[in-house]
Amino acid sequence: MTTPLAEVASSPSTLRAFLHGLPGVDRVGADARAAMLGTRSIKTTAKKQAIDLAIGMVDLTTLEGADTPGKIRAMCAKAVRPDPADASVPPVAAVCVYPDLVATAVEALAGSGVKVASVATSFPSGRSSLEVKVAETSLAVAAGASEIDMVIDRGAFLAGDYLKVYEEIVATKHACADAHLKVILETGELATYDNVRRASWLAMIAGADFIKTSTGKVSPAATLPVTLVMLEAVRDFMAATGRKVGVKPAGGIRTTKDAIKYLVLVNETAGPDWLHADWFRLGASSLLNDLLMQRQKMATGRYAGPDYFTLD
Ligand SMILES: O=C[C@H](O)COP(=O)(O)O
Repeated sequence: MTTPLAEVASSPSTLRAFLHGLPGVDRVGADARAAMLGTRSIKTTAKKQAIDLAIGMVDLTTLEGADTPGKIRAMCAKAVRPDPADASVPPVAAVCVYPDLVATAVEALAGSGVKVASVATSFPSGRSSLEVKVAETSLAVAAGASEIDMVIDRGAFLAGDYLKVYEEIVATKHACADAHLKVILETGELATYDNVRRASWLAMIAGADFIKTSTGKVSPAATLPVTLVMLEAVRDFMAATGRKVGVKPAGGIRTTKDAIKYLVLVNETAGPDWLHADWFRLGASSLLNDLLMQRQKMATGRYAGPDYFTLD
């Protein structure tokens, strides 16, 4: 790196030169490595541990126009005690809701240790002024959110206006105060793995605590190869700066099999230091029930069936 990281965002041209100076991603290689890691089998004892680890990494999410306070309260109860009949099931990491439902979630989760994350910055499109985005973030934090999931301005990114994206992340991070900031890249709109690598570095340089793949509203959402590229980015950023950033694939992750593939990918790419809810999350609306069903199958030898668990 020729320009010190602290200075790369001092002008549009230095930022552009830095991001375009990152090594290109070998697309075929990334796809092949993700596919190879996705076929790794793990032992039965490790699978039980992996299921509990995955449960503890879930950001249990509902981001629907039809969400109600009652639905949020039910989801929070499930977040704290995923299986009411089995106290050995760990709680999830966080719930993720729209900003107007943060206060409801905070009240429902009081004293539980489960965090409240809120999307902000005009999720999912990101199409509003910076003033609106900052105000929305501040209000969500004031209502008690301890994590903010912001979206980047993909239009600005794809137009090459990297400094605008950088400045929005810096301003949102400032509005977060003590809340952690997850920066959603919406990789399904970024077109290339090179762009995913650039957007990952841009977000981390601007102060992201986590980089997140997707809103769940755009297809493709989370994929193994895109997550691989992001895990390489946090690993390399750590080596370059000493600062550790987390990764959150989100959107379309529905099965235990998929969740375990992600855990293998984390272990083999960023390393076991990232295998903790402080550094890796799975954003999902309907993964938890499958994890619970597989967990029960391992304990009893049979499936309880989807009706046994409350709906995600
Ligand atoms: O951040 C999480 C996503 O919005 C959830 O997406 P999903 O409904 O496909 O699991």
